[in-house]
Amino acid sequence: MTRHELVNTIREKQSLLCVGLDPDLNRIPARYDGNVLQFNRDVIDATRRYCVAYKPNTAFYEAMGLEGLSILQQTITYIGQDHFIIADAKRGDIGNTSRYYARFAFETLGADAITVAPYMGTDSVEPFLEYDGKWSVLLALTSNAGSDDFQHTPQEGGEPLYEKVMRRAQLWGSADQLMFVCGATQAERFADLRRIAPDHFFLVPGIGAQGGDLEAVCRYGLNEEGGLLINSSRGILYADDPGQAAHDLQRQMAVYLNKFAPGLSQ
Ligand SMILES: O=c1ccn([C@@H]2O[C@H](COP(=O)(O)O)[C@@H](O)[C@H]2O)c(=O)[nH]1
Repeated sequence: MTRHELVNTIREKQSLLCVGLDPDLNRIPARYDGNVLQFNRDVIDATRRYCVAYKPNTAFYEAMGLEGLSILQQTITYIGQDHFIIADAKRGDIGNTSRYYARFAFETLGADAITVAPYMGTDSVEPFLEYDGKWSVLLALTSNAGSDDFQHTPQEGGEPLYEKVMRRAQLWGSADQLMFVCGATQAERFADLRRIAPDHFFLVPGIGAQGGDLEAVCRYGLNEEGGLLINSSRGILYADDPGQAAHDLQRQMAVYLNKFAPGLSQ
């Protein structure tokens, strides 16, 4: 999906919502009797009108072995072309290996985007960027507590490491192929993040179960094209009514779009 199509979808649906498909066998309702594919299909059916993206985290499927990979592939096929699909795999290795990670995400799975850990540098990210019309979502400032361990470390000139990553990466690829992961739990930094990368989309995990601040993320993170894909996984998947949970989030997002990015309102 191109940036133009993504922005149009955001405008039409008045939504920035990305539904995280992280199926946990210990939490899937008993009535599914462990049928993860059916669970995913029901969640997708219930949420597709409210969201613009889906983000299966590959860890949950890899842990199920060969069957899990098949479920992942069938889930992506079931979602179809109308939603932006992010394979959350956090890959990145020497170039020769990254090429195969890219092939898996973009050719085997048919995802629009893959999350990439940028810390091995330029040559580890380049193979992902060689795919026309596909996206690399680089970890910048993550939502977890451990993000304090390295990501804020001052570099020469005083800029934190996450800022260096975001600035350097903008030399590697355009805002039509690169996004950044910026955690919703870091909402107080969003004005700064937006200043560092005014045009790029941010994938924002951390609302719902991790307690991130949706309003602050929208207030400081929205740009003229939206520029945010805001993920909720457990908060939707394991709600009594996933469709209702997705709809509630979409309605809040529509209010914030109207307030903070009025150019995108219908
Ligand atoms: O900084 C990051 C990067 C990725 N994630 C992933 O997003 C979802 C969040 O799940 P919730 O259940 O909504 O908390 C999950 O797949 C994480 O691995 C993140 O949380 N933070």
